[in-house]
Amino acid sequence: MMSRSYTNLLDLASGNFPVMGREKKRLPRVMTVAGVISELDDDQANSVSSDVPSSIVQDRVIIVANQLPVRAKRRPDDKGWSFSWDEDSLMLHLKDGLPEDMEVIYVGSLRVEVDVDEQDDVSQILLEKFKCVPAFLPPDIHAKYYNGFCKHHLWPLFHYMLPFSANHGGRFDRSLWEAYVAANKIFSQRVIEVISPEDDYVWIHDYHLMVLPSFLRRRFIKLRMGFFLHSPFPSSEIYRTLPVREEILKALLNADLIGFHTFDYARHFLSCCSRMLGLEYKSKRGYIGLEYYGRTVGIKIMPVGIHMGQIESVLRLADKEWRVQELKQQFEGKTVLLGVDDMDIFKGVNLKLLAMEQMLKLHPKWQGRAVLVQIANPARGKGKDLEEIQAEIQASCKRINDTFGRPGYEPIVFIDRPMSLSERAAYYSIGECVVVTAVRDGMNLIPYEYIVCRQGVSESESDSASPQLKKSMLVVSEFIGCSPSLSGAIRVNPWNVEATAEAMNEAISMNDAEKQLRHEKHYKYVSTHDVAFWAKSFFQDLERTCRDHFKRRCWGIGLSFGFRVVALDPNFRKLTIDAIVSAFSRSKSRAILLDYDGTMMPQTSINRTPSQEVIRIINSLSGDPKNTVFIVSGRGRDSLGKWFSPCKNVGIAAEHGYFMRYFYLQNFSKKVALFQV
Ligand SMILES: O=P(O)(O)OC[C@H]1O[C@H](O[C@H]2O[C@H](CO)[C@@H](O)[C@H](O)[C@H]2O)[C@H](O)[C@@H](O)[C@@H]1O
Repeated sequence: MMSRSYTNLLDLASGNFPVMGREKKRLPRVMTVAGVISELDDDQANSVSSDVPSSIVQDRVIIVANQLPVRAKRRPDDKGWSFSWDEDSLMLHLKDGLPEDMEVIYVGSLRVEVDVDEQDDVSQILLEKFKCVPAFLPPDIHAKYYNGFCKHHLWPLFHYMLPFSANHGGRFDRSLWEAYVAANKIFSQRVIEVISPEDDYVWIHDYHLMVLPSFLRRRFIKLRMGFFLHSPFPSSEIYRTLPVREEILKALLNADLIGFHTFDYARHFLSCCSRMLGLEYKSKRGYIGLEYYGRTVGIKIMPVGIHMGQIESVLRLADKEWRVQELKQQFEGKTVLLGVDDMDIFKGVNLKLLAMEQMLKLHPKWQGRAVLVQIANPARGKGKDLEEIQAEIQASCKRINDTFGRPGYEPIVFIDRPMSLSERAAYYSIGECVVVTAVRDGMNLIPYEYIVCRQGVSESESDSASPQLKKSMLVVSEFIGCSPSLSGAIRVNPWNVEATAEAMNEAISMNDAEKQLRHEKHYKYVSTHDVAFWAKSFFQDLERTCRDHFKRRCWGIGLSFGFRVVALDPNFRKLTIDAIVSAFSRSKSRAILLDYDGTMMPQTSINRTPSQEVIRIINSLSGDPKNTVFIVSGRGRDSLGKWFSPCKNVGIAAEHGYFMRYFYLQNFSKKVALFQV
């Protein structure tokens, strides 16, 4: 029996979910030009074939992310909200890489909860002043979608944590998945309100919105749509434990281009598509494409970068705003190692503390001289495992400071509060080395930020007493996305505490000339591969992948997450019923090959036995001496033989032709020899 919640989910995925919250009328920027609707079957109702050229209106991109790049604050008088751009948002930064005349619209949620009766006004202001379209998720859906499915299922799994016990990660909970689907649908509704499908590109971001491509594709078959995953994509051995593994893969494949930070993440994704969906990929002149029902879904590998302009403008102010000199005094005579991490279970903060402890033990010369300043941004998730890690971190800090501390010296300085970029820049200026020991991280831009801050900007150089500041050192985990691009960093396996301790010692003991060389190399890379470079490269590939979209003949088929677009060569013509009937009547001898699932039985049917009506039709077809009728299926010979025992003149090719039976009284025989070369 299909559970109630499951049928609702099918409803959701097929676009029939009751609207939660207000439904507004769609406000397209230009009228959508109607395509030519081919004669359609019911399940092809979305098929639009259009040879209409793109409209003269300039291109526009709709960036969809879990969070809008705006900050919202309640006014002090409690009358409404005030909004400002979130200058730290990657979604805002990526604009720099898009074509100059391209209009950008954002769709996403706000970090604050807005009362239902304020939502219209808030939407209006955000659209007019920020070109932002807020997706308001009802609180219960938001909690289950974000804290539930995103943070308790996908986030741990994508960082290689399996839910072995209810407290760690969390066992799969279908209601959380349903909320995830419902939330993605709400995002899709906001996109649909503003989209002009023939002019707009849609660029979807991150693991929060992995099923959104399906909702949009169902609605707009030819929409030009890209997706970028900011988190890691795990090995197929991890991913395949996810009960909704196929749904998510199929939903992503409704995008035109799927992007990853590293080659490994893309490789894992391709293995999943091959192992779970049987899809092949091709690599041609540097482009990777997955063949999917006549469409080629592009795979893009390009790590994100930082926003040079933002960091440089902060650097011009850093000396004034944040008392770099004071910090210098505070840590005078000390060698500062620096850590900057979100408080998250995968950041390996405790492993870093253990490595520091080990370094002080193994290299006592650093006792009284080396300090690890660990900055921890507030946690974004919740849960027992996070509480455990926090307790461990606290205990380690205390133990290390009790053991090695002395008056005027604390080896660990733990700063547990959010820190602005300008304050971080002040810390970078005193940090001899940045240490990242995350056990998994999609990318991690802290090393990049550190390198650019250490380079400084020309104005501050003239103020600076010592131009030797242009050196930096990095100890980075080999399990994070930025690791392959930092060839001058000392790479460590953070689980190996002793090796990390040695790497930290090596980093701070290295001579200045070597540090400068490594810094120079890193700076060259980081400053040229910034966020604009990344966005430009992704967008160019998206344009290229979608170039012939409007020339192709496409049909949307399949239900729920099985929905996909079948793209055919422009010369392909669907046979009309009249043409089939006339050819049928004229022919003297006919071979009729019938598939089973999806032809004789609906694909989603729980009852697999053919109905009496099917049997009657087959018998009537095979009763005509001009017809040779075969059922061709991947199903086993036993079930097919049993189900079609009332059909005397029907042949069966079972298990994809491995077993053949010519008519009822004959036994099945193997056909292996036919395929042997
Ligand atoms: O905590 P969330 O709201 O679910 O967001 C997840 C994280 O998103 C951002 O990090 C991710 O993207 C970065 C840029 O591509 C990448 O460097 C990082 O490795 C990814 O995890 C955000 O910076 C984090 O604070 C969020 O936790």
